[in-house]
Amino acid sequence: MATRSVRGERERRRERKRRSTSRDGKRRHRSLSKERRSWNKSYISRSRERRSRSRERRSRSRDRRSRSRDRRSRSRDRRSRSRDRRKRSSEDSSSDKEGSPKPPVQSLQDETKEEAAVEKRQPLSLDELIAKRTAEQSAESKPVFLSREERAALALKRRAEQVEARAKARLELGKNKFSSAALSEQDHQRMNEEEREKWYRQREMGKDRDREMDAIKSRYLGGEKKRRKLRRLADRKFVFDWDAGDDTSVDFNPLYRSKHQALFFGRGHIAGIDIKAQKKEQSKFYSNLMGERMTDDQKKQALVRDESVKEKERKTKFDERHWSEKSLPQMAYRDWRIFREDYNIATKGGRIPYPLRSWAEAGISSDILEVIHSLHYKEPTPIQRQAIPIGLQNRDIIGIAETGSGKTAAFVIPLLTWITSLPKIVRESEADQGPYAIILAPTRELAQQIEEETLKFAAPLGLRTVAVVGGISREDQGFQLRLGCEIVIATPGRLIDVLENRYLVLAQCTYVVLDEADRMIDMGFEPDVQKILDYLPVTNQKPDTEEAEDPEKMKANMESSKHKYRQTVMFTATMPPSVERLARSYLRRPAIVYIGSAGKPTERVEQRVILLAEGEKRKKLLEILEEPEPPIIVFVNQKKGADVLAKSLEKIGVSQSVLRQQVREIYVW
Ligand SMILES: Nc1ncnc2c1ncn2[C@@H]1O[C@H](COP(=O)(O)OP(=O)(O)OP(=O)(O)O)[C@@H](O)[C@H]1O
Repeated sequence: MATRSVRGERERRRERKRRSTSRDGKRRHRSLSKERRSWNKSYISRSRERRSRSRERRSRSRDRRSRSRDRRSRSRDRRSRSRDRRKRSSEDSSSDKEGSPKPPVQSLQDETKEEAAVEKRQPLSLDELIAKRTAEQSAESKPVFLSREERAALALKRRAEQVEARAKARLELGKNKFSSAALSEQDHQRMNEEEREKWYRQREMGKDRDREMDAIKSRYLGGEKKRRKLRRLADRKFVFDWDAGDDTSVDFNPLYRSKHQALFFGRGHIAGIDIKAQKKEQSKFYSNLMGERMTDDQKKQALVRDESVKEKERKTKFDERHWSEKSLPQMAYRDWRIFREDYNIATKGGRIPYPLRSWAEAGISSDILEVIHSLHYKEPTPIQRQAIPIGLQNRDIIGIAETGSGKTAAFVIPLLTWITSLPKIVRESEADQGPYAIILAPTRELAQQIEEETLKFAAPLGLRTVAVVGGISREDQGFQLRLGCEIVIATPGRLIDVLENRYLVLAQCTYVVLDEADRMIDMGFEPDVQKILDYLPVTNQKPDTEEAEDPEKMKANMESSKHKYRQTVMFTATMPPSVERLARSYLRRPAIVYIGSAGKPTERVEQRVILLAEGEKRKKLLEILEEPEPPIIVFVNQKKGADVLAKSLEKIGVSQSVLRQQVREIYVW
């Protein structure tokens, strides 16, 4: 019964399989045409998979068979054991007669069951096996249809395998590359950007760590300091110099005793011997050689050539001789430049005439020249050299020069030249019209000094000067002015007073001098000066055009009549903006003459700079104070500082007085 049921079951399974195979076949057949193309592509891989699957199946059936074999052997064992048991029980029943022998019903039943199972698990017949094999082969040969899900799963599996393989390879590469010191070019190419960056970062970190370690070691363990290698002369392999006295040997060989002087042809020189001496030697050698080779004609030609060269040199030397060796017409532009440099004269503003080389070349009247000679003024001073020719052209001048440089003569000489050119009768008849010139000075002392200097020139020429300054009675001055004068020298305050009281008129004044203009403005005379200038007639003002710069036109105007253009001359030691402003408003196209340079300290003052610490200053000052003769002026930069210094000097017995101004403090001893 059991055998039948087993067979029935097997039949049913086979039937089911056949049916499912035929169904699959049909389905496969239907979809074959549709997916043939895609299958073709993956055909080889799938057939490979199929083959591997069949291989697996075969191995599984092999396993199954071996297991059934085992089972059979085990059942055989069991049967033999049950037989043994039965034998032993029969032996027991025969020996024990009291107990009735009971057949082992249970064991028998088991045996029959096992036999049925063995019968049931009998191997397939050869025909069946062949049929199964052919069915399997035919199934394998046909393309297998895979659903979309299956294909996706397969693709995913393949991708996962690929990724895993690549990761494994990268891991291997990473292990190798950090161990190798240098990477090959190929490796670099293979590494992607990220990896390379990571690698560099790690390498840098490694370097930093090494550096840090070195620093720590040197800090705490006293690392080795790299010493600069000094090159000592003693280290040299060969030292060539020795004392000649040390050499006691005698050269018997005449070759060494009378040594031959090596002579190199071309540019070769012997090291260690003065190159100039060598060159001299060489040129001598060559010239001798050439001289020996030259013919008589060549020698004559060479002589002529030498002579012409020497002549040229003589001519250039003559042309370039110093200006003092030249006459006026021989003076070239270059000479005038050198001349101005020699006297530290700088000029600005239009066509400025050449400076005076001597009084004789000044072009002034013989009367004035006589006066100059009588005063023993041998040479003009730099400001006179440049300002007099400009003044003689009737041009306005700004002169920047230090005190005591002879400014008075610089503006008086052109003025006297013009006044003396006017007829004496005219001068006397028009005396009530006022002076021809006014000279303004900031202080009474200065005005008197100028008067003194002017009188030196004016008195011999029969010209009258009057000083209008404070400290003298106004009436006396008025009386003198009424008598008539050509030149008035005044301080601004008193001149305004005299003008306002009608003691003086400026109807024919055409020459204005502002001496020490910077000081005048410093002392607050700017409004007074402007007021005085407003008293001057406007009719004789120069045009503010190019004409005022034109020397020819200005000179012609000066020589034409007594109603010449007004000429304004301003002298100053410095050129602050206030002076510039004044000059702009009252001067027309002035010629500017700098003697030295504006703002530069006077050459008669010696300046010394001593750099000291704050605490050493006082000690040094006391040392300095001992040297020069009093009075001494000490400038400090703060009022408070002046008081402190005054007290400390008083303590050590230095008599002093303190003068304080708004800006600076002055100590006078
Ligand atoms: N060419 C000269 N040769 C020799 N001495 C001269 C010459 N010119 C001027 N002096 C003399 O130099 C002195 C100073 O001259 P002057 O008073 O003209 O200078 P200054 O520049 O006007 O000085 P300050 O600014 O103090 O008025 C005078 O005694 C004068 O006689």
